[in-house]
Amino acid sequence: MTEASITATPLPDIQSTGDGRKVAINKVGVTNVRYPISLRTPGKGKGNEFIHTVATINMFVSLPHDVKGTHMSRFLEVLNEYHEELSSDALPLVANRMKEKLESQDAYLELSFPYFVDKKAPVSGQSGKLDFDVAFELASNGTDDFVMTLKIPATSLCPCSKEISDYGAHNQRCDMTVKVRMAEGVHLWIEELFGIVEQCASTQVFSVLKRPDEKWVTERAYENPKFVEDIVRDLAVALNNDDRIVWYQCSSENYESIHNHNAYAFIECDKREE
Ligand SMILES: Nc1nc2c(ncn2[C@@H]2O[C@H](COP(=O)(O)OP(=O)(O)OP(=O)(O)O)[C@@H](O)[C@H]2O)c(=O)[nH]1
Repeated sequence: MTEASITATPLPDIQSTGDGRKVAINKVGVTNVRYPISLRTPGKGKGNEFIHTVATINMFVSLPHDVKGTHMSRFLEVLNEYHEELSSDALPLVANRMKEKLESQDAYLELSFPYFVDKKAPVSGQSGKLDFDVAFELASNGTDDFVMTLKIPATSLCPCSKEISDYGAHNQRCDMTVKVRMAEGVHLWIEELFGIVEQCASTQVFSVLKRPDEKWVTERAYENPKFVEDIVRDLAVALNNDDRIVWYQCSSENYESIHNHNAYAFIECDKREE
């Protein structure tokens, strides 16, 4: 078959045919798309520097009852248009484009990706990049509802163990997870939320630690013991004190070093209901 004859042959478009079951679909689309993305960072305060990472992405639209199928290829076309600027405040643009291109009332975007912040070791000042997981979720179905999730590693040290032991105290690496909704029109940098969250454990984790740094983090954790309950309460207080955040869920999972199970605590708060 020549190229000319391929172009000339009209292919059937099954997706655009009708459906008689009278059942609308809430979400249809693509899941588990791995794609390179770029996100704006505060950089040196100007907000015009970018970080590049790889996201796992889900994209959905709603489908009316009388349409047989959505046009799957168009999700990837939209992603390809926008992946070079997928900061949180660009997501409504992407959702609008999905609605337009896929002729839908509603669009949903879910992105999860590793993110990196520059951290200097506490004493030596050695630089390194700390990685943690971030997720963005946007539901654009009448209004735009955006939720940002950060899962941040840190160190916790058990106050009970410190109190009862003649020397030492058992400690853990913990994962603090915060999900936040922001007040309308507010942009919260990932770096800003990271800065709030990492203060709430016994001490932070770093990528490069020389011996003077190791001494500092060991002693800092010992001076600042926290149960998993202390961590989530301190997270809640910090998130309560930030007026940019109107709703949050926060949790901590502490990977016990003296048990083969974990300790966990969770708090949810909707300030809009207060
Ligand atoms: N709707 C739908 N499409 C599917 C599914 N599984 C695979 N596809 C494929 O998605 C591909 C792209 O479909 P479309 O986006 O409609 O492709 P197209 O008609 O060439 O593109 P447009 O002209 O933009 O509509 C096709 O190869 C479909 O077969 C499914 O479960 N549902």
